[in-house]
Amino acid sequence: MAKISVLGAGSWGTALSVLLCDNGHEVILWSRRKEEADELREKREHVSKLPGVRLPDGMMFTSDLDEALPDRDLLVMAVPSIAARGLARRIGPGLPKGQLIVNVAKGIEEETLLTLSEQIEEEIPQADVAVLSGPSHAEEVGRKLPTTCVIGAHHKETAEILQNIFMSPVFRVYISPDILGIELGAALKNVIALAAGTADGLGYGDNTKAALITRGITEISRLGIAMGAKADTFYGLSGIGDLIVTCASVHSRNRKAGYLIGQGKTTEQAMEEVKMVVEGVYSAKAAIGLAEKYQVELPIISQVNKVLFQGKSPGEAVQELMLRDKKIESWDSRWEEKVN
Ligand SMILES: NC(=O)C1=CN([C@@H]2O[C@H](COP(=O)(O)OP(=O)(O)OC[C@H]3O[C@@H](n4cnc5c(N)ncnc54)[C@H](OP(=O)(O)O)[C@@H]3O)[C@@H](O)[C@H]2O)C=CC1
Ligand SMILES: O=C(CO)COP(=O)(O)O
Repeated sequence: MAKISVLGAGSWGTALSVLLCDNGHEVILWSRRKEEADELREKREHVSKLPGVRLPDGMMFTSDLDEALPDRDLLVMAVPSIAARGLARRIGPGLPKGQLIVNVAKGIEEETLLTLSEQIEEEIPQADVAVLSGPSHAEEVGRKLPTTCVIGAHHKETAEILQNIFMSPVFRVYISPDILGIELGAALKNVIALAAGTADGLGYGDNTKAALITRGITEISRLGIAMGAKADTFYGLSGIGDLIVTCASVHSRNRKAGYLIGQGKTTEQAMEEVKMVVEGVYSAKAAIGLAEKYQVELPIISQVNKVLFQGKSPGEAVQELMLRDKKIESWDSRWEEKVN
């Protein structure tokens, strides 16, 4: 049994806490709001974020970091990406050397273009930071539906420790050393999911969705490979796997926000209506920064940015994508041309 604190009581932090409790670990779920911690303890349900999922009797709740942090084998960071650095800065000074931290949020910092684990490592250099990602909607993990994820870590031993902690008959966990590839896939699939939702909102069909998924993973992997990630990772759970689920699922916040934008709502109105964090909106800007830095073309992500932040109409964005220069689908040595 491990002593674990999950930091962030949103839908994902709550669902993972249930999983970890069911796996026999001692779990404290930290919320930044006392009212929320009290309500979770009393009702044994997160009514607004994960309705219908009973929180196990043994699960503990606090809003006090002094209770959540000391003497934990593992800290799970489950706050939205824009809050990750701030929380890491706040908790870092008190943590011991080698503190195991697994980040489960998905995003890239707009100003620095750093992934979340890189930000956490900057703020808590003494920690051993890993990531968990994959096609895993909280609503389904909460209902104990079969789910698969991948854990990325610097050291194989760390990855194996985490694999043992998270793995269950309903939650299968693979391991990988490609932290960068995992985190890029996680953050960028949300931007493509915004596009997929927008296509749904515009009334387009399955062909359009398949096109966005397929050309989307091409964009993501092109950037990732230029940054030094491993190509195979983008065709794994944290890449194409998570892209498929986020573009298709009724649970996806990013797809939902895109849908509302396709129906004519502004970015702000869509985010407001979804109520939970829409990470793709933040990662979209960061992706453009990365594309410029690594000189990589990201046509879909570029159009998503124009729709999100420059008031471009989604229909016009689709037209521009359809009428781009003619291309070869993928590089082939028999036709030695550069492909974008
Ligand atoms: N939901 C899912 O299915 C999955 C989500 N993820 C990722 O997990 C991350 C969290 O998402 P999710 O749980 O869905 O988000 P939610 O919108 O459900 O909840 C976010 C939670 O974070 C809290 N929070 C916001 N800012 C801060 C802060 N500065 N300090 C501490 N806590 C803060 C919020 O508190 P408050 O209520 O007070 O605002 C809220 O409890 C995201 O990066 C998401 O992409 C990954 C896989 C699956
Ligand atoms: O990352 C997720 C599922 O793997 C959750 O995606 P959304 O934030 O779009 O709901």
